[in-house]
Amino acid sequence: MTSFRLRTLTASVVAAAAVALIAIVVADLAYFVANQQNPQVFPVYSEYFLNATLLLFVFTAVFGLVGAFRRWYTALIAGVVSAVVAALVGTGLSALVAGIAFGDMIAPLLATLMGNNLIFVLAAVLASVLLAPRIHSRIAITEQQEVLRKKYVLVRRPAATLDEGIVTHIERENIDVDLAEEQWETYVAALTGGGWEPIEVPVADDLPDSVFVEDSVVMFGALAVLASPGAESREGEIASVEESVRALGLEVTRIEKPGTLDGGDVLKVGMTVFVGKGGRTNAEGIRQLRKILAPRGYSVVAVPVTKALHLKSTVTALPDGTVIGYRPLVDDPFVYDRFLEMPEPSGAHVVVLSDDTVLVSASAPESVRLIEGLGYRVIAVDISEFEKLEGCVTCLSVRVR
Ligand SMILES: CN(C)C(=N)NCCC[C@H](N)C(=O)O
Repeated sequence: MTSFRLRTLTASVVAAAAVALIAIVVADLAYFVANQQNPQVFPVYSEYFLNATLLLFVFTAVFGLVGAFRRWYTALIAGVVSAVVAALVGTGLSALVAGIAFGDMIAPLLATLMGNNLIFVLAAVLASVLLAPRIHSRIAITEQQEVLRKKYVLVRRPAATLDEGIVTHIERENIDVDLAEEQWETYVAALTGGGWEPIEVPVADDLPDSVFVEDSVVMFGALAVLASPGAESREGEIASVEESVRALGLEVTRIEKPGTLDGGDVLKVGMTVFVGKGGRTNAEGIRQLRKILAPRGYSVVAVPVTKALHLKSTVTALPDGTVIGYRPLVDDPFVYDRFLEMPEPSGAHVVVLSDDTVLVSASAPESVRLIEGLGYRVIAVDISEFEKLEGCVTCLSVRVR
């Protein structure tokens, strides 16, 4: 079990224990007060509520594990279901043990929801809505910080069928698959050297473009948004990427059809998310992404992409937020606050390794010099075989950040 899953389990167990404890204590206290503060009610009612309390603990923990405490309304549903079922089953079990026939107990059992079990159920529901989400998110936030601190980067080894990958805007050229494999190793080593820990999504030889893992998922902190590929032949790439991000303990959501969105069309600059609308990403995909991100404080800005495959084929951003691009491929440079023109097409692509270091393609020597001149450390890698398939340095990885 990963430390993230262990933490989710801990969060759910702690939240469930708090809900169960509050329910039984409040119910006991209510009977204590109702019986002229007679302390003898404590053992009697504690025994009465024991089964229900244990069941409430288990149900609440299970709801916590499936993420019910992330939204107030799912917490409410979890609270009502757990409390009512726990109260009915718990009281019913005690009645069965006392020798009451099942048929005879149904009506009286239901009546307990408005009688003996009422305070227990109300206390459990209130604790599930008001307290459990707070406890859960306190622990979950620590989990998110941990996943971000680790600096994971997703990568996917090139498929044996790489040379069958899609080509749209350039002439098809022969691909040396062995050389591609070597270049990929060097690229991953550069990420590792830059302080990122690679997580390998299993290789998929039947999916020629799967090495371009950037297109399958977009990361917003510890939230992974699974893409909805604009190219049919790439749809099979998502399932195993989903498994990998889930294994990291990330929160996962997805863009659904008829929406399409490729990760290569998404450029984050601070809290602004530029999304390219073009051959692979449609308006519905952008609308869904906006809906996912708005509550998290991001603003999604749609920009046209008509001259290249993806938005990030045309522009990326330096660590200081300056958007860099190769002007002939950029539809409208004025949508960006600061735009800097690069002398070569592949010079428009950087992977930010840290505040002062970027990874760039070796096919853009003039751009490398230009970026170095801005005070950045530049690591250049040869990715010629991937460039023949309209790939670039960003396409080969997804940083969890
Ligand atoms: C920023 N870019 C360009 C990407 N993220 N992806 C490149 C995918 C290339 C692949 N042959 C295709 O056509 O899908």
